[in-house]
Amino acid sequence: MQRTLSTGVKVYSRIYKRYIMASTKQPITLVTGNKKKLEEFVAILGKDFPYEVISNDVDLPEYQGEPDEVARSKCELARSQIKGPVITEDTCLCFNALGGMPGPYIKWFLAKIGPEGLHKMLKGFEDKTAYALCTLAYHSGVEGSEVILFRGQTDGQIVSPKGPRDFGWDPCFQPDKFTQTYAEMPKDVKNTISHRHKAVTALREHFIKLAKS
Ligand SMILES: O=P(O)(O)OP(=O)(O)OP(=O)(O)OC[C@H]1O[C@@H](n2cnc3c(O)ncnc32)[C@H](O)[C@@H]1O
Ligand SMILES: [Mg+2]
Repeated sequence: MQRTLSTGVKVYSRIYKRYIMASTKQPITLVTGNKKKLEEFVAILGKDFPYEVISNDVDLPEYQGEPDEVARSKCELARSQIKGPVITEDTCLCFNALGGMPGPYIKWFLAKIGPEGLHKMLKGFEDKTAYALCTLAYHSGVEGSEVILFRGQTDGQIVSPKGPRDFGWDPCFQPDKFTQTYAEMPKDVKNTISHRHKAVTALREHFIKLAKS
């Protein structure tokens, strides 16, 4: 009897806690100006995420610095604009032969020289390896709380561009163990091996644990 009661109370309190959280918690705003990132984020996150996520396409400045610093600054700024819980995303493409460059500056390199130019940049180097790094940054919106980072990295190499041109440097990045570039592979394959998949999975696990605690 005692046992049934305590289990019942525990279950009840868990349901009650979830109800309280569900009824008072604010949605988390994913702030990005990039529709393709948003599409992938939503597809990877899935429908069973325990918190409501909405998106806002505020165009945030492109910061300079190491990937973690860039991710933190971007998230702090998003929080100050949204005034609530936010997630931001920063993506780097890092060439090993160049000590990790272009890294967080990939957006400008891509805009100026395109995927062909990125491939040509490594012409004089034997080492064509590179990694794609996604850093998701979360801030609860509460003054004084810290930004939490979730990272995902996929290793690969820079190849002559192949495949559709609808998302950034996808045509010139070929992940290890694949003969297709990100651009050539079906979306659902990219979304199970990508840098973004790994970062979103880390974020998902954090929030699922939080909702259960
Ligand atoms: O508003 P935000 O989220 O900052 O969106 P953004 O497009 O400015 O994105 P970043 O600052 O992170 O810059 C990353 C660059 O890499 C590109 N990119 C991001 N994720 C990619 C992916 O999975 N595949 C190919 N290109 C990607 C993106 O289009 C940018 O040119
Ligand atoms: Mg940006």
